[in-house]
Amino acid sequence: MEVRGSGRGLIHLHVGVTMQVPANSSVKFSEWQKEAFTVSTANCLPRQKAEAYRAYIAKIQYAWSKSDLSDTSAINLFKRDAEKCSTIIDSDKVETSLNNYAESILSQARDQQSYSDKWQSSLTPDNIFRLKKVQDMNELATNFKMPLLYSTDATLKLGNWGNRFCIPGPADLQAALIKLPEANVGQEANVGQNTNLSSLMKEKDFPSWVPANPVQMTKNIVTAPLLGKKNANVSLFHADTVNSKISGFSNYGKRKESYDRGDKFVQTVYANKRQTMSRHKGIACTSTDACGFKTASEKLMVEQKKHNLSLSSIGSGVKKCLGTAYSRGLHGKFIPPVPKDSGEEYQTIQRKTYGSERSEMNVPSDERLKNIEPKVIELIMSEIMDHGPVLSWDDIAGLEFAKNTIKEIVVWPMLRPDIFTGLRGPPKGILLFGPPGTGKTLIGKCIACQSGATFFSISASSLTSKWVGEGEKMVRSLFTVARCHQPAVIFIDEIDALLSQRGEGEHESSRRIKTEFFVQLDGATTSADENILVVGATNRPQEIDEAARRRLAKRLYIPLPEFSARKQIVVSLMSRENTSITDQQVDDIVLKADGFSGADMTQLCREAALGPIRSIQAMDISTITPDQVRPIAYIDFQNAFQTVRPSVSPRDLEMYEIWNKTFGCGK
Ligand SMILES: Nc1ncnc2c1ncn2[C@@H]1O[C@H](COP(=O)(O)OP(=O)(O)OP(=O)(O)O)[C@@H](O)[C@H]1O
Repeated sequence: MEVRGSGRGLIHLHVGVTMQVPANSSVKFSEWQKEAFTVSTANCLPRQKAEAYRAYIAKIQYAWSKSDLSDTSAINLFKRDAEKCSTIIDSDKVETSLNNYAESILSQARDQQSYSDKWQSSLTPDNIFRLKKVQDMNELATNFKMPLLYSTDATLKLGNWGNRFCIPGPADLQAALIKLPEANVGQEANVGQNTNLSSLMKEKDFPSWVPANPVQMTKNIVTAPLLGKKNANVSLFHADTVNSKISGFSNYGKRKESYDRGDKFVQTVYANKRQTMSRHKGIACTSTDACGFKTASEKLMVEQKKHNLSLSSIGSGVKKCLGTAYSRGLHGKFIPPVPKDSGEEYQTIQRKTYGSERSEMNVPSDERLKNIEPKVIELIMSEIMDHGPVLSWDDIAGLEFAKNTIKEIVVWPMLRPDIFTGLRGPPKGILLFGPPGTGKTLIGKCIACQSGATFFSISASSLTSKWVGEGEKMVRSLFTVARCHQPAVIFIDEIDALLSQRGEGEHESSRRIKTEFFVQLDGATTSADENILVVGATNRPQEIDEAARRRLAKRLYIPLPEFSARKQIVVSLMSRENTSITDQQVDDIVLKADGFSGADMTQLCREAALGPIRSIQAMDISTITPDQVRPIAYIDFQNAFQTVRPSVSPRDLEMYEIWNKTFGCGK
């Protein structure tokens, strides 16, 4: 399949989408990997560069959707160009970037060329709904009984969505891209470049774009701009209108039912695609509002947790509400994340969160979920299921042995279960052990990303303390939800809290949770159909009992980073900063940081990055411009070494080495 640029800098894909790329471009999708995309900086304005990257990203996504690109290649290409694009869009350097490229969703309504301040439309949120066509449409929607979506009425969107960059594709349809007959608001009513909706409606596309619960779409206005069209018309719909159109679509129920009960293989494949799609978005979209659909109840839960529990955070490197919020270290005393006596408070929050909202919850459609309380499912989906950004193996410095072993025994089998059968079948459980802050969580996430699996991340200590009396149920529910989202990776941090050696003092509830965990894990092990991997992580491997050791068959030591890995962390972090540090100085820093963990290295760089700020007089802080802040220098690292010290003691290291020799699977 070939895409050619026309002289005017527009290219036309066969789906009828028009997008801008540099003139005279000619790209064979099958040669993606070989192609290096460069945008000339000499005569190129920031907006032109941004447009070029946007177009390029659109092509990547398109190629991926047509399977011309592998997931990994698409992710890498996408990541590279999305980062470049967002640098241009977000940075406030006037000469090289756009600063606030699309300040709000209204900028789309005002102007296709949202980077321009000059053109101002008279459309506003107030007057748009007074337009007759919009009113007619709303009325139509209110009385809506019949399908109003026709095959030529959908437009794939390229470009900005909200104030963040989004890739186009079937998934975007759920948010904004419904175009109804005669519904154009604007002077140019003729839209000749519409995507054929019927092709999107094929069963295989259905799951990726139909929102789980369309009537809960919360955007007030949706827009369907056609990029690349000269006097492009802009269609504005009230979200409710669009929702009712979608939910009223005659085949909706049938299709949904078919999806819900349909062929397992199809479900799995498209669950993966959808996962990957959302991860693609995750790279470029920091605003979940703009990029990912969330039900009202999901939003509510997230808000509640933000305000009440103050433990939740989503994103790379930061653990989630139910994940570990701190590290205990080898000999540290166990501290529950939420004191037991605050259980009542938690129950209250739960009641507040779920009580009156229950009717709005998504009703579980999978038979297997029927016996699980909706609130537990919602909680698992929003708090334990991880929607963080894509990670590649290169994001994890060093640890070559662990990474290669994991690729071989876990990732490949998950990608090709047809080849890795019988003795080659993947283990159902692996254990990552080693000092804190060495990348165990990163590896867990990366396994999920690279194998196209759904990632569930939970801290074992939250099962035993936070879910007082409910841990057992949570374990069961977690595995059940994971079964509905296969392939799945369940990452259990601090797994020692769950699988510690049975002793006299063992609490009855802990015993029950552990038993349930074994039952579930054994179930996953004996069922050949199940593609679920449990990844346990611990800083205290010596506390894990033999029954657990047997089940977590592959036990991999994740040691402190060596020189090259520490250097990679510093170089990677400094590459995003303004710095004057030379290669030789980097080597000196890395040498001096012998014994630092990956997390310590990150902390060292953060501390050094504060050096230039500290050298500014306090009174100047309010007036100084960012470009007046001096680059991070070697002296800043020297100062940082005075406050940042290794977090792992030699005694602890010795213990890990011994345990690795005794029980580990390393060489
Ligand atoms: N190998 C690594 N490469 C890159 N960054 C790393 C590496 N190891 C640690 N880091 C940095 O340290 C942070 C913490 O890493 P991570 O949470 O994966 O450690 P962990 O081993 O799971 O720690 P803990 O045992 O305390 O849960 C990461 O977000 C990252 O910034």
